[in-house]
Amino acid sequence: MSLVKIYDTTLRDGTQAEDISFLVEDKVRIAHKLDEFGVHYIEGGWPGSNPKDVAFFKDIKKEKLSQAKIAAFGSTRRAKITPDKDQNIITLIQAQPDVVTIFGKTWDFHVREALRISLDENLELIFDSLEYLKAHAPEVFYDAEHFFDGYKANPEYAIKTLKAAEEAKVDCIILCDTNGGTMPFDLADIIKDVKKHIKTPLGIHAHNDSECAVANSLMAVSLGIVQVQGTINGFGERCGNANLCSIIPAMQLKMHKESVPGEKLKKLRELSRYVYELANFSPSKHQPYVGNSAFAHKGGVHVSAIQRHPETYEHLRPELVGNSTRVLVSDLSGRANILAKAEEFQINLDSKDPVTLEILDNIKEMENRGYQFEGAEASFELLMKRALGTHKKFFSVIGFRVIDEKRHEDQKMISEATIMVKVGGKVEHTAAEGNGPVNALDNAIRKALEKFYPRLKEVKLLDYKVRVLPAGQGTASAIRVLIESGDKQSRWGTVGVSDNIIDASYQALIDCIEFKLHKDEESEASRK
Ligand SMILES: CC(=O)SCCNC(=O)CCNC(=O)[C@H](O)C(C)(C)COP(=O)(O)OP(=O)(O)OC[C@H]1O[C@@H](n2cnc3c(N)ncnc32)[C@H](O)[C@@H]1OP(=O)(O)O
Ligand SMILES: CC(=O)C(=O)O
Repeated sequence: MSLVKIYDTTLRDGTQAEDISFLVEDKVRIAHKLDEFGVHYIEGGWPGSNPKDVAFFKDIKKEKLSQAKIAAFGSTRRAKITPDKDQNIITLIQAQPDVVTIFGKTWDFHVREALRISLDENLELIFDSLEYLKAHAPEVFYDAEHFFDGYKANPEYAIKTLKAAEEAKVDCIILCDTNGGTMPFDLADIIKDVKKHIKTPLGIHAHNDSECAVANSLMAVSLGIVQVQGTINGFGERCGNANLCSIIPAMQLKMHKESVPGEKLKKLRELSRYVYELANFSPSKHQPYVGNSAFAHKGGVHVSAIQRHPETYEHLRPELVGNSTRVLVSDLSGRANILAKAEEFQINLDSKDPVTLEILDNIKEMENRGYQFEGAEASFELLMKRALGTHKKFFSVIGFRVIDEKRHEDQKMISEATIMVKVGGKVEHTAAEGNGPVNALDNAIRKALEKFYPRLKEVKLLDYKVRVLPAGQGTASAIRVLIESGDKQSRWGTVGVSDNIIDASYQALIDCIEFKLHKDEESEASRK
């Protein structure tokens, strides 16, 4: 296997994405995670840009990384001054990184319009900035900004800019598809030509504006490029950068190119989620390789086939990238989905058992009314238990009332709920307030039941989604409420549907509590 080095720019180009800003401490934590994963280079930021990036380079010096090199980013010098007087270049050296990477212009249009200098002067900027940095930094990379657009406009000049970098003896020249508009077939032709003129090792840095960043990076790798730049989860300016969470497994598992150590690939999903968490973003469900849906099967035909052989509908084993197969239950299910789910919940079912068909019919009928079990596996498990007669009634709700009130036009709305429950022979009547009617109802249900089941205090409501479903002819719209809850051990989803939002929320809340009580009782029984 030949080695392709991974240059991660999540902490620099990733932060150029709308809504992403990492604290210095977060940047240091992500750097550790990338280092553990086996990334070769971590671009920490642009020290000439802001004090936070200066602080990162200071702080990371105190940390012990196992193998990754830290890179600082900047640009070629300004026109009319020498590199030793250029503040941006001075700060790059002062940051004392293992690698300095600077970008320069390769597109004649940019030289004229953005820098407003002559084409020859730009060649001087590139050469003497890099030559100076080579004398002051252990390793120097050159990002040829807009290389593919520059080549398309003026190939001779674009190659001249690379030659200026080569003469300065840089360690790697990275061809950048900065505007992200290059197609993989054009990129391949251009790289083949570059290789005729340039002997310095080449890298690729692709943006995703035409959804080709991963394809372009892989194409470049297939043509012998030795460094791939990208970000975790594809974060980056505009539509993002090349997504390393797709590039790394594709290179290792499909192209047999080594990048990070093979055993680290199993940590890919964990790395992806870690970066989402620190970026304060919800993970993308449908992200290839690492997303929750990447190996989730919904169609009955698919589920039946993967149970016979997973490769029928999976392009690789999900465990290789730290993910797992999931079976979804919906109105597109067949018996195979129900049986797979039953197995997951350790419930014994047989495909010939009439209960299997009863559950299947029930689901299809309920989905027709607006229920959705894909995100509500806890409600589905309770449904199976009810059909099998293994459902335990821990409590019953005698009734509840929710009041929304505005006592004065200047005052905030007040929500209050009262509920009457029966546990064993005891009736409990409680009231609670909340910052909305559903919150008040949730508080009242728990307050009433916590007395009997203290472990309900551990349950947290993590997410609440309401969807108004399209009305049928002559009927009112139905409302679907999906609730995600969790305790210290796990998270679970429940669903409720009604033409009344409080009733839909009530159903989902009751399922949430019932699921927790079943779960705790079962885990206690298995410990005994
Ligand atoms: C393709 C990329 O992703 S490159 C990275 C882009 N990232 C960023 O821009 C984030 C960090 N940037 C910053 O903090 C600021 O833009 C700074 C500190 C770098 C510069 O700020 P300012 O001095 O106020 O300049 P401003 O941002 O308005 O304009 C950019 C300047 O850089 C110059 N410039 C742009 N590219 C280059 C280059 N390759 N070499 C030299 N100068 C360059 C422009 O000509 C312009 O200078 P001028 O206004 O003196 O003509
Ligand atoms: C260098 C860089 O970030 C780009 O060209 O996109």
